[in-house]
Amino acid sequence: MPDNPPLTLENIREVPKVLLHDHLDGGLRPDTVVELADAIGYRNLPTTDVPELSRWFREAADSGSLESYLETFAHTCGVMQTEEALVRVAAECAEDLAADGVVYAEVRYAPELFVERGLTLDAVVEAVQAGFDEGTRRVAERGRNIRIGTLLCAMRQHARATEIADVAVRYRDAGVAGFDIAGPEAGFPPTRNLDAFEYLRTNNAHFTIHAGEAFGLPSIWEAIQHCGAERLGHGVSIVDDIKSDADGTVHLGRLAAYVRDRRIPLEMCPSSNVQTGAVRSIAEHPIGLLARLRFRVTVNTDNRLMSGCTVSSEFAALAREFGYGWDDVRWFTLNAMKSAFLDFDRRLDLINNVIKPGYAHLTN
Ligand SMILES: O=c1[nH]cnc2c1ncn2[C@H]1C[C@H](O)[C@@H](CO)O1
Ligand SMILES: [Zn+2]
Repeated sequence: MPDNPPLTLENIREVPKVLLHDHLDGGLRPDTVVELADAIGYRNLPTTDVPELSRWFREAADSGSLESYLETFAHTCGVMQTEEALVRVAAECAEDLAADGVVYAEVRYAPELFVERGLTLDAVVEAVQAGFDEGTRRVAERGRNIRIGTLLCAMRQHARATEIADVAVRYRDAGVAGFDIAGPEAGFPPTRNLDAFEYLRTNNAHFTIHAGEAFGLPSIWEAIQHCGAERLGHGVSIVDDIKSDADGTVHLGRLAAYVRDRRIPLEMCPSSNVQTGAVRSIAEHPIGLLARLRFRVTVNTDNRLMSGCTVSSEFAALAREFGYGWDDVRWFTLNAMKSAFLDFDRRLDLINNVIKPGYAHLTN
């Protein structure tokens, strides 16, 4: 790349990036969905035409509500019920992220969603790990490097959080980096799972919580102060605790100040938020204000299939709307690397030996 090239999608793909919030069951290749449905005998796909299916996922997810957005996952989870399917999906995920220039990713999934045909939770975790190992190996053969950790999600609407937390701790040395709570937010406050969070904290395990996406400040407050979340999935509604005067002076409420002062990472997913109706447009996304105020903001995909996005395309969209340059992309990337559920020495190694050199020739 020449010095100071424009922030086009192609150029952004070339620089090292870090992804903290990406759902395995929201990132399948559309052709893989069709092939797995055929292999497994899953008959409920809305169409088996690949381009049409690809469009269907994006349009159905473009629903304006988190609840209807989440309905699209019935089809991806429906085809992920065997070890072979899980291995394939995870391996392809590693390849797709590496092809987008991601050097470190935490990919999350809910093991309890893949047990319809008799797999145990442990078998699910082992199959996904085998897939990531295979994908990482294939990527290395092509001369690239990616490191992937997994986050195990418990679904808010089910009552299996303690079981999943136990699996996350047992597999912490075998690829599982942490834990998360996902699913519909309204009516399912994170405090329903206090015993799971206490178990994780007692075991010095890491966890993030989806909060402040479809529900307001109380869910963020509970996630941090009652549950002890280290990071926030989305966290967009933290802006409800920030007031701006007509002259541009900004006032942070106590919770917003706490989140900023403690450097609590926000895993922001702009396109997903537009689809679920959490924000009206990328241009109006609070990420602009929060980044300006130097919150610990990170840029993520959430669900690449449902949003038709990649980390690079999210950065390209943000650069278009907010005028970001390379320094900003580097800042978001360093924020993400600092916030990873990965040992400090490995984070430092990636920062000093991969990320900083990857941006060294680019200034703004
Ligand atoms: O943005 C989201 N909010 C809450 N839950 C979500 C989001 N994206 C995906 N999920 C759910 C659907 C998946 O089946 C589950 C585990 O990956 O997490
Ligand atoms: Zn999510």
